[in-house]
Amino acid sequence: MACDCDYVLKKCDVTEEHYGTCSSLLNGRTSKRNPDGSLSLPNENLSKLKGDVMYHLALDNLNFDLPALYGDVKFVVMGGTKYRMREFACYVAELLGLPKDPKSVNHTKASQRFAMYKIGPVLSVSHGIGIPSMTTVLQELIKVMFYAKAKDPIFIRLGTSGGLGIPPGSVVVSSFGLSGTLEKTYELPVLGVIRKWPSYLDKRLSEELVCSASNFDEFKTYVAGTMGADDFYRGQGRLDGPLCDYSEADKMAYLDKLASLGVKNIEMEANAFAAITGEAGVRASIACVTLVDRLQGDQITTPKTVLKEWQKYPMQVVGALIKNYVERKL
Ligand SMILES: O=P(O)(O)O[C@@H]1C[C@H](O)[C@@H](CO)O1
Ligand SMILES: O=c1cc[nH]c(=O)[nH]1
Repeated sequence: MACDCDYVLKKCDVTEEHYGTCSSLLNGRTSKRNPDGSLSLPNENLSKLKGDVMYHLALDNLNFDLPALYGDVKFVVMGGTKYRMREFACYVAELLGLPKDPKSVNHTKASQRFAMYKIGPVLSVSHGIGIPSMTTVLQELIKVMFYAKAKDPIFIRLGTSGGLGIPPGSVVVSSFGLSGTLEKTYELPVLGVIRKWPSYLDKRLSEELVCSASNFDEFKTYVAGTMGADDFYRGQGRLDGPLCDYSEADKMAYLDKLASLGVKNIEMEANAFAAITGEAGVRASIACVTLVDRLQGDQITTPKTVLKEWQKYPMQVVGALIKNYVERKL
């Protein structure tokens, strides 16, 4: 029977049952959730631990009642800075009619690494710059959701990026993450061997985010690939780092190649975020604003006040999605 997902998606009304059985919507991601929607992680070592410490969040599953603290979480939203994630927490509180001025969750202060705010069913968490920092907190958050038995948790990265051939101040919802070697994978040396995992994002969720974005006309939204670079300067083909050993023509050829592969923005986390959430069976998406058109230049010269306004665009898109889920009790 022909799949009607595209039609259903256009109506923004896909049911959980349909999602769970439709391979075109799963987009190659493995689904490892229990029938009640809680996560079922494939690492058997976890069940042998007497207690599990999520060190960077200053949490563990012996001294904290994780189901009571986090069992109601539906959205884990992550982004580079603690200021952005506090602003997002305040924004969501207002959207959902919850008490304003959310305070950072106390125990994360003990970790002194990442800021975490809880606003009803939403966790807003900072992850720092780059893949190693982001994957550290992402993996600990996945374990927190697992121990908390949170139902069908959705992870979203709310970021900034450099655009490719689109106006600065646009929002890109990522369909896949591309590595620095132009593969749709996340690469990591494990036990001395380079391993690779596919880096696709949840198709249904990206369509839902695009639906949310249609409520706003101050900015354009694109669905496209996102390159997750391991460096801000040479790793993104910039000419303005302290070190550079290629020409402007080399840079432009590289950026053109990226664009020809369907990439519209470059940041420093996408492929790892996609791969880890995919392997853990967690629905996930990435919405980033672009701060510069890299085909026009490398430096981010737009005034800070304007950049701050632009950073609100992906917050509005993700906020509208969350409000829709909360109102529909999904
Ligand atoms: O979420 P953020 O704004 O931190 O994402 C991008 C990618 C890097 O983490 C950082 C580089 O400026 O911005
Ligand atoms: O060009 C940019 C802008 C923001 N973040 C990046 O990683 N690259």
